[in-house]
Amino acid sequence: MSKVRIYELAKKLNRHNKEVLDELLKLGIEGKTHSSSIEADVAEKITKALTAPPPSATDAVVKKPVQKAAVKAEEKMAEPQKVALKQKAEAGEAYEGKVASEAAAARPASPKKDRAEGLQPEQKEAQGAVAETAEKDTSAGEEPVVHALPAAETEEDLKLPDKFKKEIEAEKIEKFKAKPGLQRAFQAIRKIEPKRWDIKGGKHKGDRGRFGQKQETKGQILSTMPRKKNLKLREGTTVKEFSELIGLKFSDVIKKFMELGYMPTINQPVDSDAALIVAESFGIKLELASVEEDTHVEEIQEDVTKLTPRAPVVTIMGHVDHGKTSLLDAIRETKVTETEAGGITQHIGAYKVNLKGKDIVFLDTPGHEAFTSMRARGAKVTDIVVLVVAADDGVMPQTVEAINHAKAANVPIVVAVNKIDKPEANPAKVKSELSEHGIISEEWGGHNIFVEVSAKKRIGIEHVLEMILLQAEIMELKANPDREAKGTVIEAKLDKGRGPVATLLVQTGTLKVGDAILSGVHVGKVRALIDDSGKRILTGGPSTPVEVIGFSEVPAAGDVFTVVEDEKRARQIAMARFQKQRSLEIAKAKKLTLDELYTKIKEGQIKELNIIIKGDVQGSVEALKDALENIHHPEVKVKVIHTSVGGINESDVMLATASNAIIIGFNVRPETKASQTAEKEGVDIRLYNVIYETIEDVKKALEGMLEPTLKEKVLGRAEVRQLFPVSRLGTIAGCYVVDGYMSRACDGIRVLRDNIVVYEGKLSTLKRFKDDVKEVQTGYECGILIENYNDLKVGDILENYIIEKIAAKL
Ligand SMILES: Nc1nc2c(ncn2[C@@H]2O[C@H](COP(=O)(O)OP(=O)(O)OP(=O)(O)O)[C@@H](O)[C@H]2O)c(=O)[nH]1
Repeated sequence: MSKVRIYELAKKLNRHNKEVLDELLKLGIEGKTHSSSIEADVAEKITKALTAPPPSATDAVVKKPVQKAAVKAEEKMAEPQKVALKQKAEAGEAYEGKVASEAAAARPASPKKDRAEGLQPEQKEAQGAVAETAEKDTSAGEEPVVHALPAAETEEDLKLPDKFKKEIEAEKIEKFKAKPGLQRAFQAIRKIEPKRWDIKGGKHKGDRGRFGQKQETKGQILSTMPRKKNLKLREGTTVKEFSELIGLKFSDVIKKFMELGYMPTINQPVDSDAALIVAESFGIKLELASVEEDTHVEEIQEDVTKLTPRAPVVTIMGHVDHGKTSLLDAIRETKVTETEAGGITQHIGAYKVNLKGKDIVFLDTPGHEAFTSMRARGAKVTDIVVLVVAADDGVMPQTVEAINHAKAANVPIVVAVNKIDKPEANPAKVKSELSEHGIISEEWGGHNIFVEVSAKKRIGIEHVLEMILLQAEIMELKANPDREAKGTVIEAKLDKGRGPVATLLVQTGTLKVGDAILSGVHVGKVRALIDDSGKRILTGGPSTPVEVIGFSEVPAAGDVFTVVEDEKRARQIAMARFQKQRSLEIAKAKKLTLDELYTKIKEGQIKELNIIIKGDVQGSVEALKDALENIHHPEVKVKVIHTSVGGINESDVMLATASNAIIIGFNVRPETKASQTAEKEGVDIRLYNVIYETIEDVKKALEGMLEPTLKEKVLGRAEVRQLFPVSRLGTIAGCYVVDGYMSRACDGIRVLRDNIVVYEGKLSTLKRFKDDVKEVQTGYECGILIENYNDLKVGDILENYIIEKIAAKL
């Protein structure tokens, strides 16, 4: 006996799948879906149940299948009915009683007749006939559905029943609705004066029609031929342009959007996902234009004949308290206030000073963190680094960090030996200490200019400026002022009165009031330009820091800005970038990892393996550095760009991001914030406690032999707040879980003091009050006992972890 699919039966009975499924449940048949098959006898029972007359039966409830079945069962009917039905069939097309499509074709003409002829009194009999017909159909081995389906149904519809289509549609709609980020972006973009956006392919009015749709009034739906080329939707297309693109009336399109719960205005950029759904619902195939096409800002070929000298841009770096801010202030006071009328200096993130007709730009945020975080965003702003070293203190850890950060960026260093007014000042010692780090004064045959200053006593300030200009002269810094401006966002904020305000450093070209501007995903039109002395200006040439009013939203510091032909194009690119950014966030652009090193070498992407080493003691750091730099590879140079003693901090991670480096931690751990940043930026941090293993891993990675089989996963960290020595057990640490959770089932626990590993072992006991527990979450206190270790101190961090097995890649 052949089977019947539920959705087919439902269709035959002109009922919803759910109604059939409900009937099945009543029969005690569970676990079926609309696509399941049922036996013909069950189908028969359901047909009976679903075609039973409702209590208040009127002609209106006579269902089509009943009518059809009644037609088939004509011989069983009373004579007058037979006649009536025959007439009905003849009114349609030749009736043979078997071909379902014909029966269905006849159907549209029949309902009124059926009703008029009072089928109702005979319904019971007709039902009997239905049952019999169904049985006949199935016993003859014919697919009952073929008989039941209306002629209009196509093969495709059979493959994908409405229910499925609806589900797919619903899924898409849900996905679209769950996009608050995008909606926000629209709102932001809507704030800017909406204009009609020009789009490629937007002028297809008239040649884009809906398949099979009848012609409408002029210029609307025209084509009924299948389209050969797919339509391309560019980011930033407005709803109006979209309706033109797909050749439909704006009102029809907007109605569809509203069904999605999305209410765009006529000139609002359309959301691409929503547009795809809407186009599809009209049977139109739409493609998104490639992101590359959309996000690209045409690079202007620099005309070398137009290049003119430009002012150098300087960042001041150095160890804490060595006098960075004092030096910046001293320079500003002596060189800015005296030249500006009124003497009010604006703090806009950068300022310009002038010495004997030549300008120098100073970035107002000293320190290598700001420098490297800008660089990590892809900005190359600084031309020269002034390294401040206090003559009474000498080279300190952050001095070394600053040197390494400047070196990694290939930026020349001018050394300002500060605090020479102090009696204990020892500039010679500074010189020799710096030489150990490759910063050698010209007098000693090196390339670095040294200047002795006192920021406090204003000694040597002009000399520093002269030396910066000298360094700049060697570098021959040039730019073309005669082109559209391009540069970097130095600072940006939301000002209560003025809206988004950004300090931009123009690096090439000239920025003018009225220019359409684009930075990242933010657009604007320059409404006002203000210089570092608070004066309104109309233009800003190369190496000029300017405050710009006119951005629609606050751009991000470190992002590049570009002037584009008009706001329309700016918005278009911004929109496309927004989409790209989203997909990148999903794919997460990874930095270099040891695991992928070999593949990247083979692809020719890597010529240098940059490494940052952090260790617990100087000795092991040095030993590792030497050993790693002694690894020779035919295609790759191993370069240690920074080493220091101590835990891995955020600055290390930023340096790794900016220099595409990996970080090696030897007996040290990353700070929580550093771990988070590394995770976000995709920086590979490798932690070791055996030098040999570290070197082996790097060697194996270079040879493509590294097989990552085990990976440690930190579960959480707890801070030791109190110690309870218990005579028989040892020292129980009263802890507070600060991050993640502590687990009894961890594979190991380590004791960290200032991010340096002082002990690594096994967790013996985990308690909440008096009870042994399996886990303790963040924000709770607990008692921890470490196996064979009692030398804990208040303030120590206990880190518990598990070792995860990872399938070998090679
Ligand atoms: N005697 C003397 N003291 C100075 C000199 N320059 C700075 N100082 C003092 O050194 C201290 C630190 O100076 P800052 O300019 O704040 O140092 P900094 O490098 O900017 O410090 P951070 O911003 O904390 O990294 C202050 O008390 C200054 O007064 C100098 O040339 N001579």
